[in-house]
Formats: sequence, C-alpha cells, structure tokens
Amino acid sequence: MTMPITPGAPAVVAARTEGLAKVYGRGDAQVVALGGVSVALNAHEFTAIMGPSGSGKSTLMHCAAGLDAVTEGKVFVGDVELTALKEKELTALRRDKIGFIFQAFNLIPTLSAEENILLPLSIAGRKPEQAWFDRVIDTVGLRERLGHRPSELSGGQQQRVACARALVSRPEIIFADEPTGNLDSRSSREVLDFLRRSVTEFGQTIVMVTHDPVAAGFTDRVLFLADGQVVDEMRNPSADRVLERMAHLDSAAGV
Ligand SMILES: Nc1ncnc2c1ncn2[C@@H]1O[C@H](COP(=O)(O)OP(=O)(O)OP(=O)(O)O)[C@@H](O)[C@H]1O
Repeated sequence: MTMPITPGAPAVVAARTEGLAKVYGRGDAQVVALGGVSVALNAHEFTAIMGPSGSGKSTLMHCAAGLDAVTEGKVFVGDVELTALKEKELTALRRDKIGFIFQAFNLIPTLSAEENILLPLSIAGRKPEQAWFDRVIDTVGLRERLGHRPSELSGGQQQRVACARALVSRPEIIFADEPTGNLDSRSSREVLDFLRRSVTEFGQTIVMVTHDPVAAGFTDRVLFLADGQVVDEMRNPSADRVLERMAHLDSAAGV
C-alpha cells in the first residue's frame, strides 16, 4: 500500500498544539519548558523535532502524545482534543491511536519478540490482521527472530521489535523519543530506514525527537526548538543543512 500524495493537495493534520505552555516547578524554581507552542504535525509525514539540550523537545513530544499534562493551551490528535479528556479516556486514546518508540526500547524481558510486538493489541483485546503483521515483520526483517527474547537480540534488533510493536496496531501517529540514541550507526540506519519506509510505503505518521542530523536527514520536515519555542523549520532536510542550522541554534543558546 503506497499512499498517493496528490501534489498541491492540502496536508491533513494528524496532531496539533495551540498555545501549548508547560511550566515546571514554582517560584524561584520555575522553569518554562514550553512558552506557547502552536504547531501542526502533518499526516503521512516523518517529522523531526530538534534543538539544543533543554529547549523543550521531550516536553513537546510528551504533551503532544498525552503523556504529560499541559499548563496552558490545547493538544489535538486528529479531531480529538486530548486536553479536554478525562484520564481514563486519555489512556484509551493513547492505547488505540498512538504508538510509542523510546530510546531504551522498553521491551518486556520475559516475552519473546513476537509476544512483545503483539502486547499492546492483546491489552486492547484486539487481534492482529495477519497480512499486516506479516508485512510489518518482513519489512523490519525480524522473521527469524520472533521466538527470541530481548536479551538474545542486538540493540538494533530490539529497537526494530519496538518499531514493529508501535506499527502493528496501525496507530494514527507514532511518537519516537531519540529512537537511535542507544544504537551504533549501522543499527541506527536500519531503524531509520524502516521508519522512513513505514511513512513512504504505509502512509504512517511519525514524529521523532533526535539530536542527530543524520537521523533528521531521513525525515520530511524538521522543527527546530529553542527556549521552549519553535523557531524554525526545514523541509526535505539533508544532514549537512540540519547540522549547519543546529550550529547557529547552539551558538545562540551559548552551548
Ligand atoms: N520534571 C521536570 N521538572 C522540572 N523541570 C523539568 C522537568 N522536565 C524537564 N524540565 C526542564 O524543562 C526544560 C525542557 O526540558 P526537555 O527535557 O523538554 O528538553 P529537551 O530539549 O528534550 O532536552 P534534552 O535534549 O537534553 O533531552 C529544561 O530546562 C528541563 O530542565
């Protein structure tokens, strides 16, 4: 299934924020992590979020994914306003509509790769579509490893299991927090290739926080954060152009 993108057609928004502010702590210890961010994340696109350390990347991702409460503003996934949901509704929405990939893989050590991949569906009381499951497994190259436990897999293979787990329920959007942060360059490339293919071939929507310009080079669009604001964006990025832009942001931030 390749998603036809009609040239010139308006982008469909998968998730968006309106005036999203997040303040941690109080008084002298107060930190404004996000200072009123309004941003739209397009469907069927691979978006990277970059910026100097402490610029608010993880906070933006956590708030957009409904993992963290906002101080002010609104967050939408599709047409649903997350910030208006009760905790139970939010948990159900995260389970049914959002996929997550973390730097630390977060696999269950006692379960096989296959069981890990199917766990979110089992929890939701759903069965995988066999053809889709097979397609994901073959794309991610894990067919021979399905019976293995995480400790019997390399870091790159474990992260590919985590990617398959995020993808198998066909979520509306996947949030990936530095998914290649613990991987060597070859494994990173395999994981990024897979994420790229899942956007291009399956029409998946992925938002990825990364420090790595090479990883950003796999995406369609980079959002640059500084001091809790989106300060710039780049379409069809290359690693070199991202590196250059980051150098300016880092020197402005005094890093
Ligand atoms: N739980 C918390 N309590 C207090 N301050 C926090 C908390 N989480 C984050 N912050 C602060 O909010 C700001 C933004 O943090 P965030 O983790 O979003 O940045 P980041 O861009 O993801 O950083 P990094 O690249 O280092 O992971 C930072 O100043 C951080 O110290």
